[in-house]
Amino acid sequence: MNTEKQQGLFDEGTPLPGPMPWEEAAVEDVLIAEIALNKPLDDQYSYIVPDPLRERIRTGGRVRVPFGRGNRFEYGFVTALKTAADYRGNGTSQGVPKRLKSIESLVDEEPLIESQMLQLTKWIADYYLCGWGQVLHSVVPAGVRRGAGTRLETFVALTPEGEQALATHSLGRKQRAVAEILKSRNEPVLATEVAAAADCGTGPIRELERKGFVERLKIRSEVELAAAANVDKTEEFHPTAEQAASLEKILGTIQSGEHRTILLHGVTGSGKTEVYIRAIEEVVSYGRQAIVLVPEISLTPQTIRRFRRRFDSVAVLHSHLNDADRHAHWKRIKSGDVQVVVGARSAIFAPTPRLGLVVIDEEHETSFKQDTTPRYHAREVAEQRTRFAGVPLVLGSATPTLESWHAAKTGRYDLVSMRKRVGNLEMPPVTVVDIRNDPQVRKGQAIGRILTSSIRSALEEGSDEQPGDGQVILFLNLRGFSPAVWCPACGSSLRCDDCDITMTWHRDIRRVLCHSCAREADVPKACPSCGHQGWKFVGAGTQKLEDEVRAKFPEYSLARMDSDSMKRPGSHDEVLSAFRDGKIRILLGTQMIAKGLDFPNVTLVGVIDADTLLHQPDLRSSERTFQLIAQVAGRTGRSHRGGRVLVQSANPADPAIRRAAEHDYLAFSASEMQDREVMAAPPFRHYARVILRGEVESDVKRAARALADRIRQCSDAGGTGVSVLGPAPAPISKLRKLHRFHLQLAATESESLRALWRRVEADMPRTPGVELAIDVDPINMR
Ligand SMILES: Nc1ncnc2c1ncn2[C@@H]1O[C@H](COP(=O)(O)OP(=O)(O)OP(=O)(O)O)[C@@H](O)[C@H]1O
Ligand SMILES: [Zn+2]
Repeated sequence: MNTEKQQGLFDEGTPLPGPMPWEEAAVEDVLIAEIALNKPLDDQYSYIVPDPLRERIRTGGRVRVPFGRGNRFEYGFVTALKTAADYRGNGTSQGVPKRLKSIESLVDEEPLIESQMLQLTKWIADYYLCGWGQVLHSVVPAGVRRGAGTRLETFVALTPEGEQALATHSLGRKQRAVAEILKSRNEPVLATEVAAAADCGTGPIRELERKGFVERLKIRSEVELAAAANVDKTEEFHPTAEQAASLEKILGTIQSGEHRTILLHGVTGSGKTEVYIRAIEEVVSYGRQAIVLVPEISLTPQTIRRFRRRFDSVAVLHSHLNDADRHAHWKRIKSGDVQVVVGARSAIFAPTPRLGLVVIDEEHETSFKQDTTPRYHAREVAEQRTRFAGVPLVLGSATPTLESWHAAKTGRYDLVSMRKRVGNLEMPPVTVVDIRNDPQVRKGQAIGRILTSSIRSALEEGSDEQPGDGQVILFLNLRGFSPAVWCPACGSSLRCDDCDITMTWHRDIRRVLCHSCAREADVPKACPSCGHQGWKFVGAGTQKLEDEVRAKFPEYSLARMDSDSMKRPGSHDEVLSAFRDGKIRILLGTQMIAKGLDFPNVTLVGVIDADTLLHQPDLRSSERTFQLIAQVAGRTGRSHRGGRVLVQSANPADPAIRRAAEHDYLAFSASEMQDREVMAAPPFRHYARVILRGEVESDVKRAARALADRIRQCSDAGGTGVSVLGPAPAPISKLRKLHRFHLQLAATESESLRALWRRVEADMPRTPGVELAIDVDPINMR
């Protein structure tokens, strides 16, 4: 961390002499800007606003400032504008700004960040213990920061001296023509436009500029945005009784004009989306905007079409947008021209001018937490944003996180439930199949005997009208061909040179791949540990599963969906629409196919291995197992054709698996909640995880110990009630060549963690070559 500081506003410690009377006026007149730089520091830096910028500078806009001893130029956001008077009377000093540097130039004519967003980003910086500037930097998309898709153009304007000169000086004919045009327009005009209007070259303009009669401005010009596609606006349902009840609750909150968070717990297929849409229709009718957050992978044409059908103006923010499109969307949203913003995590920062509602669909998804600084959770940010705006937040899920469930149980959230599927459809029966003694599995196959015959019958038996058009979804949470390359002589597996991770065999590229750092390598002829020749490829990933399914069901069309097969933008949509049209009969894949899909002909879902998440060293492994099985199971039985689910497991008695099979979220959450309480785990305790990493293992270890000592010291001294766990090597002890140690802070009150950390930070022990990251409310323990 950088501790370099610009000369502060006040020389702490040394009392300053009061200003001389003749200095007073000048000091009163000084305008000072507080600037947040893109650095992991909480500090604001004060700069003098030079006179020419006084009228144009705005909070929320960016400026270029000299920083540090070398006066390197840095970009920063203006977070506040103050006069010297604002610094007086705070009791700390005389408040005379002194030896401040000046802002070099303005970057934005219009502020990028509105005042409520400024407040929100400050909250994020405080809550997640990172720099305000870092947050500001990350909430504005790169395309917006760079002005992608717009051009920087030269405008000219008449200065006050120029105006005077026009009245009193004798100017050359062409110079006078230019000045007259600028005076009559009374705003900056494109230099080329003035030249054309005055019928001259740029010479006279430059001459006026040299005399100080004209100033030159660089301003970005806009690019036309393509009109939104026209969609047939139909699809109206008569809401079910449960939908109507949920809606009534949400509408009541909207009309109350107050912030509340509403947890909409609705089983898969209960029609949550329809509830969101109607609630949004209400706020749109008041001329307000809504933001809908969905997991990236749900940004399918299917979801988007549903919103486009019901609203005139929908902006979709997905990760494949280029910078120019992103910028265009940003501006359109900012202008108030967009009714609904649908997007992944970062769409929570969409600059809607009159926010009326935020919806987070599938609120349990881990992708709502960012795993780089600022490590925010979109749900918490959304809660603050809607609180500041005084509007409701709706969280929807069939399998809410224990955090949200706890909040609903204790009254912090309101709870509405939808227990039945739309159209009186039954939840599909789920059978857990014990594969420990399955003859096919024992031979190394991924699909056991019972699942094989179930797949066959699902594909063969159809309805009376159309025999044999059933479809099958097979879910396996591991990509690649074999998750381990194992030496039968010494028992070691091939590991990544840079990470503490076994390499996965990818047969398509005929190499092993590290799923953490994406490093590729050839498989050595002989085992590096013992020299034995003859590797065993152990376990099955989706590629191997694909082979097996093709071999067993050669007559049926199949598609594999995982991040390897879906690299090309659009390929995901293509496969889903082929599946919808019945051109694909078997769809197999990873999490990508686990959520949101709504296909009536899917009569069988097979979970190849329910245990992949179960034995992770993570306190949420049961919760994740439950969620995943319940979500995948939800992909079938979505029409009168019905459907069933087979879950293969070597732990068929595991409570998470059993409860998911019974579709019993209430029982699962009740028992899991008890376990969490006993373990002093979230949601009963708040955690912050500190990760240290560096190239030299002993340095990292030493730094972790020193930091832990310092934390314990501060904690004991402050009587904070924070417990400190560790340090210990992180579960992944090496990642991308860096050794990792972590320690965890736990407390009943989240605020105690922050108070403690701020004390620690004030005098942080530093070890060269060791980086540190802090993750508040971590959900990833690797
Ligand atoms: N009131 C209704 N009448 C008839 N059909 C409806 C009604 N509401 C929703 N549907 C349809 O029911 C299906 C399921 O709805 P939806 O996808 O919103 O469920 P969901 O609760 O979001 O499920 P999941 O959690 O599985 O994503 C959709 O095809 C939707 O068009
Ligand atoms: Zn690696």
